[in-house]
Amino acid sequence: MAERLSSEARKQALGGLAGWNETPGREAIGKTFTFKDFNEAFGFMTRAALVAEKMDHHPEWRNVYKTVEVVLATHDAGGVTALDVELAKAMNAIAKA
Ligand SMILES: C[C@H](O)[C@H](O)[C@H]1CNC2=NC(N)=NC(=O)C2=N1
Repeated sequence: MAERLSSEARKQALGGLAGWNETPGREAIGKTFTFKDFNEAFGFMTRAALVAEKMDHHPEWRNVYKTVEVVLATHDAGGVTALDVELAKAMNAIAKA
């Protein structure tokens, strides 16, 4: 299983993840993506869902019109792991594509 990152390691990883922040009150990272319209937002979710399923690592997320609020944590590890960092990177790449 992936190892839970320390607070220091988490901060370091966030330095390389544009737009991602610590989630207040819990060990998780989050980002709110804003798109042009609902179609773009849902397209992002569709592509990200396929990556997540392939990784067997799934986001907590909420879509309202053209925004998608994402929170990533590894529940099995009780915090943030390399899997969350990898999925966050993939989501950033998908959002830019
Ligand atoms: C059995 C299965 O592999 C686990 O439940 C996986 C599935 N997806 C998951 N996704 C996330 N975000 N955290 C997990 O701990 C997790 N565990």
